Amino acid sequence: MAFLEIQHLWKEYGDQVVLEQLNKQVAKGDFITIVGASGCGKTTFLNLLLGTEQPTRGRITLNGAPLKPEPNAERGIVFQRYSVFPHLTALENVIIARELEKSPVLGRLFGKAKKAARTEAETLLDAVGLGHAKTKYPHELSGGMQQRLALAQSLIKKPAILLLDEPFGALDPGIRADMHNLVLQLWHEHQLTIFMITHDLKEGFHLGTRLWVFDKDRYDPQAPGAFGAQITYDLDVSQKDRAQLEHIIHHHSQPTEEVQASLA
Ligand SMILES: Nc1ncnc2c1ncn2[C@@H]1O[C@H](COP(=O)(O)OP(=O)(O)OP(=O)(O)O)[C@@H](O)[C@H]1O
Repeated sequence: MAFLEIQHLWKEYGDQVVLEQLNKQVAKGDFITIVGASGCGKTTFLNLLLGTEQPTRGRITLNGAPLKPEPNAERGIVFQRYSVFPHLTALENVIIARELEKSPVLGRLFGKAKKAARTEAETLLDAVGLGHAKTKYPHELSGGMQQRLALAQSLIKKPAILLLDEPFGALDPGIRADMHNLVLQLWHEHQLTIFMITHDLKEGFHLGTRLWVFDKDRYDPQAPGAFGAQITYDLDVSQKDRAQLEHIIHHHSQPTEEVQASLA
C-alpha cells in the first residue's frame, strides 16, 4: 500500500476545471517539487492535500484511509507570505502552535505540558538557526528568519507531510541557499514527506527527489476553463544530473523566460 495515493482526482470551481484526473502514488520520504504555469492549479492541489479544499471527484488516501476533510497535525504548511502572529515573540509563536493543536478551545497549556512545549520550541528554534532570536517579535526578524520561524511552527506539530507553497520566493538568493540546506536537513532529520511548489525549476531540481510538472494537455481558447491541468511529467531527480535538467527544460511545454534564466 502506498503511503499517499491520489486516485482519479478532479477539482472544479463552477464550470472551470482546475485539476483533471490526477493519479499518483507517493512513498514516505519523497520530496516532491512542483512546477507549472501560473494559475494552473498548484496551490489548489496543496489545499487538497492540506484539507482546506475538497476534491470534486476522486480521493486522496494516507496509509490507505481517506484524508481527513480538514487540516490536522499530520500535515503542516508554510506559505510564501509569513503566517506568524505579529504580537508574539518567536518563542511564543512556536509554543502557541503546539497549544492550539493540543488545546484548540483554550489555546493554552499549563504546568508540565507548557514546560514541555517550551523546551521543544526552544530546541526547534535552535535547529532552524533562531536560537539567538527567541525573544524577538516577527517585525524584528528578516524575511528569511520569519520563514525559519514558520518552519519551526509547522514542525512542532510533528507533521508526517510538510507542504511548502513557494516558501522562499520572496527571499534573496544568498538567504535562499541557506534555506535550501535547512529544508534538506529538516527533511532528513524529521523523516518528512514534502510537497513544495516553486517557480524556480533549478530549485525544484536541486531539492526534490521527484519533480512534477503541472500542465494542461488540452486547451480550448474558446473555453479556457474546459480542461484542467494534469501532472504531465513525474521525473526522478534523486540523482542530480545537469543533462536531466536540460531535458526537463527542453520538454517543458511552456518554458518561460524565468525558467530559461534560472539555467543561466
Ligand atoms: N476558491 C476558489 N474559487 C474559485 N476559483 C479558484 C479558487 N481557488 C483557485 N481558483 C482558480 O483556480 C485556478 C488555479 O489557481 P491556483 O492558485 O491553484 O494556481 P497556481 O498554479 O497555484 O497559480 P500561481 O502559480 O500563480 O500561484 C485559478 O484560475 C484560480 O483563479
